[in-house]
Amino acid sequence: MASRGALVFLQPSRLPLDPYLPPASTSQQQQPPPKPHLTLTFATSLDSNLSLSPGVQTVLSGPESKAMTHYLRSKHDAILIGVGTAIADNPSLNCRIDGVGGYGGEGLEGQPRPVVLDPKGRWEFGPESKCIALAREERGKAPWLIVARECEEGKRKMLESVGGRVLQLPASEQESGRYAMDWREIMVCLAEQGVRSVMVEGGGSVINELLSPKYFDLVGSVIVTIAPTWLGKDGVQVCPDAREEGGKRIPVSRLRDVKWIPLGEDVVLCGRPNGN
Ligand SMILES: NC(=O)C1=CN([C@@H]2O[C@H](COP(=O)(O)OP(=O)(O)OC[C@H]3O[C@@H](n4cnc5c(N)ncnc54)[C@H](OP(=O)(O)O)[C@@H]3O)[C@@H](O)[C@H]2O)C=CC1
Ligand SMILES: Nc1nc(O)c(N)c(N[C@@H]2O[C@H](COP(=O)(O)O)[C@@H](O)[C@H]2O)n1
Repeated sequence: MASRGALVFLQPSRLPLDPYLPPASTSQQQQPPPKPHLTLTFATSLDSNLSLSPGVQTVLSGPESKAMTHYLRSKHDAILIGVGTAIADNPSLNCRIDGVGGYGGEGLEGQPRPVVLDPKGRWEFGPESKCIALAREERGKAPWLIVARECEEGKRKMLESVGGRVLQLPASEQESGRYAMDWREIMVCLAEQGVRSVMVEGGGSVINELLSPKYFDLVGSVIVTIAPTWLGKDGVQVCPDAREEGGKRIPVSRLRDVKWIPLGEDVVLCGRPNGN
């Protein structure tokens, strides 16, 4: 019997996903690879929306694909989200598959490390934030915060008190006032912390950046849950900036080795960027 609150994702459903997961060797090697295996994974509507509007959490995955997402979480060292998602969703960012640590398993075995990309320190977390509370209860790992500026002392202490960490990275200040980090530097930083695989869940800005030609080569695999619903205009859209070559529009990016897996009422699209 599954432990309390745990999700079940059985072996026959796991098998078709396995070729898109980080290589098993990445969790056994002595030396971490120079950059982690990056799996880009999210749930979208038929009109390519992640949520009804910015700042709003929207349930798209059905129970079967939700269990799949948690299986994927169990296979990665870290889960990364942008601060927009942390603020909108107050996410748990742990793995609730039956048998992992905190859900019938030992210690924190199988729990990924939550990582929040928050250059300006906008995320106002506290002891009641789900992922902080879960870390305290030993049902998830404590989050790491990637910042561009010095982190407030109170926030740093709160994170460190549950086993979290603040990582400061260089960023270029844009005219918009945004502090932009280079995704290659983010990946190198995670590798230096011993992270061998990272599952990037969103939100819109993060996904659209990684789908752009500048960064698509960093992506090892893409696993998208497509739910049979339309959310309508003004949602948070997966739609990277358009691309031109010789004055003509061309596709931005494309997957190969594609597999479509029906799961409950959803379908899961797996693929790899060209060349990866
Ligand atoms: N359906 C799904 O699977 C998912 C849905 N969502 C939804 O997505 C929405 C949130 O998406 P969105 O608003 O786009 O926010 P994001 O979660 O994508 O966070 C965006 C912010 O992250 C920071 N950031 C992103 N890229 C960089 C970079 N290269 N360097 C430095 N900082 C960076 C910036 O912070 P700053 O502004 O401080 O500079 C940016 O504004 C929510 O509604 C959430 O519910 C989220 C995840 C999955
Ligand atoms: N796979 C998936 N399906 C959906 O319908 C979603 N809304 C999301 N969102 C992502 O999952 C995070 C919430 O996770 P917890 O259950 O709180 O652990 C959220 O922050 C998004 O990253 N994903």
